[in-house]
Amino acid sequence: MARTIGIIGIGHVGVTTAFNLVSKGIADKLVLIDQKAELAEGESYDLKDALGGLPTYTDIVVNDYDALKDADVVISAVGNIGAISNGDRIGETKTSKAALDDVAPKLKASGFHGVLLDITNPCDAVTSYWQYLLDLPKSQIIGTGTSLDTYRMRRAVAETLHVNVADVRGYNMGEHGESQFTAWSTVRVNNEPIAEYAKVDYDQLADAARAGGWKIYNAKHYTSYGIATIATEMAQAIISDAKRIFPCANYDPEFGIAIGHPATIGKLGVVNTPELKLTDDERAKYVHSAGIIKDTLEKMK
Ligand SMILES: NC(=O)c1ccc[n+]([C@@H]2O[C@H](COP(=O)([O-])OP(=O)(O)OC[C@H]3O[C@@H](n4cnc5c(N)ncnc54)[C@H](O)[C@@H]3O)[C@@H](O)[C@H]2O)c1
Repeated sequence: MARTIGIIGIGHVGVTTAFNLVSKGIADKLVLIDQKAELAEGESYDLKDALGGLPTYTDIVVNDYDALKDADVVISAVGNIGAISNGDRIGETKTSKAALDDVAPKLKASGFHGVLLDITNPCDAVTSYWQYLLDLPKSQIIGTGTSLDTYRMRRAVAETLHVNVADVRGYNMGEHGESQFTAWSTVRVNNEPIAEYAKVDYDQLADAARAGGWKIYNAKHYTSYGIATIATEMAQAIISDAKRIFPCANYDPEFGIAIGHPATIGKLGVVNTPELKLTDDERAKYVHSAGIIKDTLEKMK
């Protein structure tokens, strides 16, 4: 069967993700949906122009919810990036809720039964709200969560220690927002625990990861390449049943919400969540994040 990915919300993030997916030939069929029908149509023509120079072919379909019925993955990039300008992703809560209240019934009616990957902010509360609205197992509804923050942490560590970013492992966890934290107990540099590898200023590095998005946002008023890359990696992991670990927003039964913590991702979403031995301080930060996400979710319900 054709590997099908849908993207709902073809703004900065949605279209960059679409271009990434088409360039890499990850899907046989890509369904683009936006309430601005003309925008989605225009972007589809631009993407179809690119097909002429690519070694792979993607069938691009526009504004057709029915085409999502057998989609392997639907990516939510709906939103209103202008609403975030108060310096906190929670500023988008009201507009994101309105978008989900509009989109979820249409997605349900399409018969969609694949994996929903949320990018829309505030990512953890919105992922939890998707879990509340859709009749799908919670394991099939995930968000990019702290995956992007993890990229940012790894970059900050790599630049400080003059190593390749690929040789920095470990995770940022909790809320994809101001209460996120770097779980330093998980971070390894050149395969050594960071504490043994070098002496670093942990707070400064964690702040660099947390502030990374705002640095970009303040300059161009949106972010796109980092998030589109992580969304593409996650979509590919799902579609190819890669069983790869991402620190994504996924359901934590202890708190009844989706929150950023490592999960193994495959064809049906979350396969399992590896056990982490967090320090007491890290655990307290995780619990703090969970409280913030829960409060935001309650405002959406
Ligand atoms: N999770 C992350 O790490 C991360 C990173 C970057 C951006 N984001 C989030 O991604 C979302 C998209 O960002 P952007 O810069 O592309 O925003 P944007 O404002 O450029 O685009 C959002 C698009 O969604 C569409 N939309 C809104 N409501 C809709 C509805 N009911 N049905 C169909 N389409 C609808 C809009 O028409 C618009 O084209 C935002 O919520 C943003 O905060 C998340």
